[in-house]
Amino acid sequence: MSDRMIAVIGGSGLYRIDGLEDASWQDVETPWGRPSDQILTGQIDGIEIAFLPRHGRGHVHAPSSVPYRANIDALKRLGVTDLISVSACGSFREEMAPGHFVIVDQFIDRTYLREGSFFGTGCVAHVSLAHPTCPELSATCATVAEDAGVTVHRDGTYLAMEGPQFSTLAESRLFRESWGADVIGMTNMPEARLAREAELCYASIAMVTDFDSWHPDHGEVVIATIIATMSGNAEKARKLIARLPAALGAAHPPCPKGCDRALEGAILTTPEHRDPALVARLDAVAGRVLD
Ligand SMILES: CSC[C@H]1O[C@H](OP(=O)(O)O)[C@H](O)[C@@H]1O
Ligand SMILES: Nc1ncnc2[nH]cnc12
Repeated sequence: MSDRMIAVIGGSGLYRIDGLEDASWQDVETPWGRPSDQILTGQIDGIEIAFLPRHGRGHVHAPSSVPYRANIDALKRLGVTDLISVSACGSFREEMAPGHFVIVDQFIDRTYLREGSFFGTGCVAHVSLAHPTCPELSATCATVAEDAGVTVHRDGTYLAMEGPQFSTLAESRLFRESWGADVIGMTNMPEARLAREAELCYASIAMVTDFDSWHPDHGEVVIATIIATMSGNAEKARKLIARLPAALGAAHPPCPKGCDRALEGAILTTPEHRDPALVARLDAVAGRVLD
């Protein structure tokens, strides 16, 4: 049992959250570089909260250049136990309409320009990713969102594309009809992989802004449509975030699905063959199992 600390990574349209006591923006340095921005810390209902805008305030970082490893390391370094990713997404399903929230439980990763692991030569690890999100944390997010009046769809499959351009019509049809994706975005991978390596409980709330380009009645996706929906979605996300700490509680019991123990037995490199420089960089992410 440990004290819970909740982090929210805010995506497009969500660059701040309200209602934190003792709120302050903090610089956090990491061995993987600087995170996307300073991190806002404080408390809600007596529970520690950290908030990091994924693209930085002012939307500085493109999806391909978000410093994903620094972001996850910085949050782990602060003591975060539970990470909620909030993102804008396109929808492949008629019933998942703009303004609705989709609680993601699976990913299809089509990204190719990003560092996808903290581990590598000199310290090799293989964690399980069959169930990349934490079912407990995801279920609480879904319930709290519904209580806040949001239409919620559970168990969505999120296709992570490299971007920054939106999909072609052929891609949109392929992802929807053949691959069974429910929503599409550009940022949840490698974020979810890295959260698992850092032994964080991870939930993804994808807020629908558009129907991508497959929908015959909506035509191609354009940024103006997305922006028009984003601020309403961000307001709903802020309501959800304000209610989440009380719903989760102050104590973080061991995760029933083992998210907080993902690295146990995962490191294959024998101690005498480990690269000391890499091991040093892994202090926050994997110090628990490397000490
Ligand atoms: C604003 S449209 C495309 C942009 O929005 C999403 O960002 P995020 O996932 O951080 O909410 C999408 O992934 C793209 O980066
Ligand atoms: N249609 C879409 N494709 C990729 N990322 C998105 N973010 C919001 N809408 C999107």
